Amino acid sequence: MNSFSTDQWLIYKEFRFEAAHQLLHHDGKCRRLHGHSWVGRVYVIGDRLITEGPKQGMIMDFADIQQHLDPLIENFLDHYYLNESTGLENPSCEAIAKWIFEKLEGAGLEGLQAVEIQETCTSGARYMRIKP
Ligand SMILES: Nc1nc2c(c(=O)[nH]1)N=C([C@H](O)[C@H](O)COP(=O)(O)OP(=O)(O)OP(=O)(O)O)CN2
Ligand SMILES: [Zn+2]
Repeated sequence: MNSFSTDQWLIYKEFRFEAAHQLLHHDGKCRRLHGHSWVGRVYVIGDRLITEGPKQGMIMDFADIQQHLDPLIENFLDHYYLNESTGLENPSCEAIAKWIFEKLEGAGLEGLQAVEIQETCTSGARYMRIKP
């Protein structure tokens, strides 16, 4: 490492939920009510490792990310109709990724970098904030 570079770690925690949605503006099958086994990932960035205690060697304990996710999964995501539970008029995976990001941001999750949502085995979206 030279004086122009700095350490950086990007960690992630994966989560899963089963839920239904429909994209009412869609011109194909996604307009119909249907469900997915959704897979998500929350990405957290950090530039220093904790040096003492039980979280030594980590930028953040994966369990701390999970703690932020648990109420969202329990109260809005798992086995819900996402059009209703999230209040999103058109819950595409782009919209759901942003919705989860904003909830985690509002709950004060430090270092939050991105939220990724996979809707099927072959499709998904990642939301992140690009600072100008
Ligand atoms: N950009 C987006 N496109 C689509 C979304 C979305 O959220 N963002 N959502 C859908 C549907 O909800 C659909 O359930 C998923 O689409 P798709 O990947 O086309 O699903 P398939 O099972 O048909 O995928 P194959 O791998 O092609 O069988 C549509 N588009
Ligand atoms: Zn879908």
